[in-house]
Amino acid sequence: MDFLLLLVLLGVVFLLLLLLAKRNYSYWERNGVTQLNPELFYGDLRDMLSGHVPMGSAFANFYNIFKQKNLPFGGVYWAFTPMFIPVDVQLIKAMLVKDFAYFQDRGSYHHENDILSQNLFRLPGEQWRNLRQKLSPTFTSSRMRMMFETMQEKIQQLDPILDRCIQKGEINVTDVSACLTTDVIASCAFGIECNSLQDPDCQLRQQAKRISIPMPLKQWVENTVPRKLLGYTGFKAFPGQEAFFRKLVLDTMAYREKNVIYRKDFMHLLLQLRNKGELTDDGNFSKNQSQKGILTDDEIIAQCFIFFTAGFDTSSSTMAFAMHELALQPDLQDRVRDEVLQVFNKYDGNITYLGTQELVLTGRVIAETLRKYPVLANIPRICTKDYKIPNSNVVLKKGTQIQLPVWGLHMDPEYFPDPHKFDPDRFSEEAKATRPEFAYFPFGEGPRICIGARFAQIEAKLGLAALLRKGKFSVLPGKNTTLKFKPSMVLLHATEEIRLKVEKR
Ligand code: HEM
Repeated sequence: MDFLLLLVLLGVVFLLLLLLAKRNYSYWERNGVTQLNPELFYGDLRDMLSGHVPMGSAFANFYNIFKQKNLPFGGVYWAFTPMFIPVDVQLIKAMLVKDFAYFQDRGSYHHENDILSQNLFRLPGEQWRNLRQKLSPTFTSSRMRMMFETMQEKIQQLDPILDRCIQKGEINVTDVSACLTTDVIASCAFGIECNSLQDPDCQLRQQAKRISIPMPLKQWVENTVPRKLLGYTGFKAFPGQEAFFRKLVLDTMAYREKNVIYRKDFMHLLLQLRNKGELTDDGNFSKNQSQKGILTDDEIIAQCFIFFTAGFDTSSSTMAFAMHELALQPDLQDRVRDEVLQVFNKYDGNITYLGTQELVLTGRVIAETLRKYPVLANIPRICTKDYKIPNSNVVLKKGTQIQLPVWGLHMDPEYFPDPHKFDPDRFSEEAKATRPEFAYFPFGEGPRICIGARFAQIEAKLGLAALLRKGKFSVLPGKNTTLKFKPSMVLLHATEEIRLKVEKR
């Protein structure tokens, strides 16, 4: 009898849960937003959550479905969580710029007990605004110019590596780019000589490999479980990283202070902000009675960490994807190389900061690479107060999660005809003028745009120039020429390392 009662009770609970789930899966319909056909547990993301497609492809696919139905937006479910997908470029512009106040946060996990989570990418609202105000001056073009030398020193170390690859006849561009960008960002953010180009086993490179950019499932947990509750459980956004980066940053700062070392990098600027509260374009970072610092040690640790994390993987994939495309188009490769040589010759065999601005075609190759392969293929946002969508009766409730489908837009034939074709001329001034704004935003847009975009573009130009100047790259016989991407990853990662044939020019 007791057993029977238990069975009935379990049945009732199961039925109630099923009814709740069914009601949950009608959230968008009830709010006047077109939705797809969600399945229990998976919502609309079975393929992504079961590890079959990359997150970017899943959201590009949603974009295509809503676009084909001529809808300005649509709603999907990430497991049980409703997620809003804007399609119309005017709406995207409103969300990123005009009505930014409603969408300024990404909804990422951050907690006061988790130092590394207190970084610029993750912080919300006022905390983000204050920090961005303090950090933005460290990324201006004059500061990039100051850091250029430091960046260039690292890029020059590519030369002997490339020579060795030429001797072998083969280059693993995935690996070489990853080592290069690790060395550049380690040098510019932490001021340390990492040399993973020479020694791929160096400590920072190994540590970098262990940094887990949140998988979709982890991202969902972070965005869904109440922040305070997660923080209470001791959850860490970047498990196993804090002790290493804390020591690295504190030791570097102490060493510089003790030995009064001036190095042209972010660390120097952050030290100035910590000690003097202002940037002064000189070697001075010592404390003064009348001055007050505006960054704490913990803030510096978290920002150095995010510059490193956001900086090496994104830039290295972009360089590797660009080299893959250039290997497939020898004529284009020759045109880019001609431009590179012209600039090298003009500046006595050395690309200067001004010289990078003359690498126009190289810049377009990078722009086209980021169109075809935007490493952050969709950008998350969260609605921070109820928002009535212009020209509709739909109100997005506070707390609604949003994914801006960057890859979907970048591959939309309306904006980029023949979207699978790699064509840098899409970024000539005339071609750009024919497209609506916000059909292309690999670095995001508006006040929350990538703070490192300028840095990344200069680095990629210098990296490509160093490779193309000496080497001629082509596809290895028998290699697949279409890139495939790892499923279950937030960032675009090719499933196979990109290896190319390389000969001396
Ligand atoms: C090709 C390279 C890169 C790509 C494609 C890229 C892309 C992005 C994107 C799409 C965002 C989100 C923007 C938004 O929400 O509107 C972002 C944010 C950010 N990126 Fe990058 N990024 C790159 C390189 C870098 C580098 C080199 C650094 C640091 C030196 C960096 C640091 C950051 C930071 C700190 C944020 C958060 C900004 C904020 O919330 O205020 N990124 N990036």
